[in-house]
Amino acid sequence: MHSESNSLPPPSPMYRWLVLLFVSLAMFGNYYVYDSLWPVVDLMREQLGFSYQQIGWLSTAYNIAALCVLLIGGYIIDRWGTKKAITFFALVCLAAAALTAVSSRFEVILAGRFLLGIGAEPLIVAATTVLAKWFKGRELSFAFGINLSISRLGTASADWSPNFAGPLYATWQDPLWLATGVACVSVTAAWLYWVTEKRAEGRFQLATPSATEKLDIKSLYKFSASYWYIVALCVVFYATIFPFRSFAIDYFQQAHGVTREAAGLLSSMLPMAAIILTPLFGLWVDRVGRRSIFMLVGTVLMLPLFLAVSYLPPGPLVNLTVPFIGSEMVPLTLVVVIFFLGAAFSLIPAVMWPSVAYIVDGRRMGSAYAMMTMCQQLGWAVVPLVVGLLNDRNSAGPLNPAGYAPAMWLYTALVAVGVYFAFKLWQTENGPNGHGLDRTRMQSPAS
Ligand SMILES: C[C@H](NC(=O)[C@@H](N)CCCCN)C(=O)O
Repeated sequence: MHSESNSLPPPSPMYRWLVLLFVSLAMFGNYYVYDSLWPVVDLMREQLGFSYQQIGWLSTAYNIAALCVLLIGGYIIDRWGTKKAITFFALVCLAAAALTAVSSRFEVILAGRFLLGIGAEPLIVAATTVLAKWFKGRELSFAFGINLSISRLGTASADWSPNFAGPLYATWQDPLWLATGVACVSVTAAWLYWVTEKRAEGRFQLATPSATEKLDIKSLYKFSASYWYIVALCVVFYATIFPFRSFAIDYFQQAHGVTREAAGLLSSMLPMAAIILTPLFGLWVDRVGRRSIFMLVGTVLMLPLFLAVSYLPPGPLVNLTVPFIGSEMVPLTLVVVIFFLGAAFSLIPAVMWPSVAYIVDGRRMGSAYAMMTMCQQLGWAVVPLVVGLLNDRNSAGPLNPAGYAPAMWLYTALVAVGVYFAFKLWQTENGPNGHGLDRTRMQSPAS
């Protein structure tokens, strides 16, 4: 990063919001490509003969790649600067999307998902760095909230694609070519960000991010117990929610007999809730504190949901409408369960990620976030493989919906572990070694 002269004025609002828009659109494409695979799971099983374990590997390949690249991603971003890095990683995502769509061979699709992990996770880190550079000392939390909402719109759009791009769903391949098209939006947005920042250089004073996002192994032993409880909660939370999402559309179709369009609408309730609620929860928590209690409430809320979806009667069919996208009849129980899961999917990330900034010294924030993201990838890598194995071993399918129940028990067990870590965090924060995470009025995050 270059240091800027102090005599320059701060970036004008127009430049800042343009940068936020372009970086968020790059993230939109990134999240769309990642989530474009899940609506074609049933087609891959029918048309390509893939097992659930193979689907699990398509999820895990992304995490293995991310684990490898996160170690050097921060270095590349610092070395090249965010303009080049974001554009490069967006191009990698585009190549990954095309590779996933181009061949019906499992190994090629697997390579596509691996390449996506190489491009997507450092792109997310680079986007965070850009926001810190442009919004530090201003509306940084709000900018993060907007960025995450637009990213989740990418996830929701992938879930909606069976509705708005229904004819493409005759084959497994065409929806993935559509995702390749959306990846072009990412590349274009990255390039527009490059042009915008280039024009701003020399005119405005931009914050120089500290040596963020680099993993400094030596400093890790100094992190407090509260930090590790948050990391543990992060691991089990994402090891539950992301694998559940990966299999959800197929699960709703096979176990609950709904159409792919209805399953997509149901699944999209998770990111839709997050788009609206994440920034609102962020504002609320900033006002009232009680961060560890919110995390505990979020995990307790999740605890009964996976068993409810397996064992409660489906209830009457109700109309689920997403304006401009579609309208489908779906069982009431699924709507209620996914609504509460969406609330937890909004609440926990809105509180968990910013909490780290309150308990870790500013100089070690990059290492703290890098460590948390790497641990997140580990848990998230393992669970889809186990879920795939459980589904295959239990012959899960439309003729045997009970075969999906062991996976639901696994999610429930993971959430129970999450409740334990959230409780330990609450206990620690309310004891002599607390950092004031639950206090109403707090100092600003360590900087
Ligand atoms: C903020 C958080 N982001 C992540 O966890 C990323 N490391 C991976 C996101 C991948 C989704 N396509 C989140 O999304 O909650």
